[in-house]
Amino acid sequence: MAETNKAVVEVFEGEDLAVSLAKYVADLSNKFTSERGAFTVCLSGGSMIDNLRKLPEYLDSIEWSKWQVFWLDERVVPKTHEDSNYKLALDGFLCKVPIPPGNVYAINDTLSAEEAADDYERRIRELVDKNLITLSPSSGFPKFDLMLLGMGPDGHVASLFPGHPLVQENKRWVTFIKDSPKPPPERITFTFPVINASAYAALVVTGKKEADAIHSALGKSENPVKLPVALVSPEGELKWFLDKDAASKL
Ligand SMILES: O=C1O[C@H](COP(=O)(O)O)[C@@H](O)[C@H](O)[C@H]1O
Repeated sequence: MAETNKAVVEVFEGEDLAVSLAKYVADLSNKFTSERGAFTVCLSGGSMIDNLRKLPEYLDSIEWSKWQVFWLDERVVPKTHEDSNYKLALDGFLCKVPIPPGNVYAINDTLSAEEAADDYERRIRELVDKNLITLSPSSGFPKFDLMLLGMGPDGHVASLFPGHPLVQENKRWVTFIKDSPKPPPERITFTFPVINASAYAALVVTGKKEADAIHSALGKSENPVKLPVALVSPEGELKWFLDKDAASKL
């Protein structure tokens, strides 16, 4: 296990990554549900959901009714569409655990990308007013308990892509993209100030195709390029869960 500034980097073999990630999430769930009676968790799409496969083994020890589930990013497609991050999470994780449906905040899939981003931000503001989500005292952005982030081979996180102006967005909580380099083109996404206001963030990265971006973010590069993944810097703790392939160039 290695430590950077505020970050812990751990490299796993085989099933150990999924086992360790499940324990990490379960421990944080117990901490937040006992401390404040709620646990606000933000999911990514992609390989993250498969990496959560061991979490349902905590069926009886997690207070699932206290979970409040959000998405770091979502594709602007119907909830039943193969590209929907909601559908991926529902089929791969949410259908296996008893989180009340009213605590699962999917985007409104009847709206345009602009409208869906506005609507998601408005709903989060309502939950701030109800004290279900707190605000970061230092930045004023919503402070979720846990962000579960994946990373694409190009170093994108959520729907914040390298070189795209959205990476710099510093006013909105939720914004939209209509020219995503990875299909589908229309998405909504949390902005970096929201990601970085979080109390805990896990960056879960697996696979050989991700090794260059991981090297760029965590290795000793002579010409460091700041990929979006390298901008993840939560107020709280950041933990990297890497498999051997993703870490192979470190
Ligand atoms: O498009 C997306 O990609 C990233 C990374 O996905 P992965 O399959 O390479 O793990 C994901 O984190 C994001 O939520 C998703 O919309």
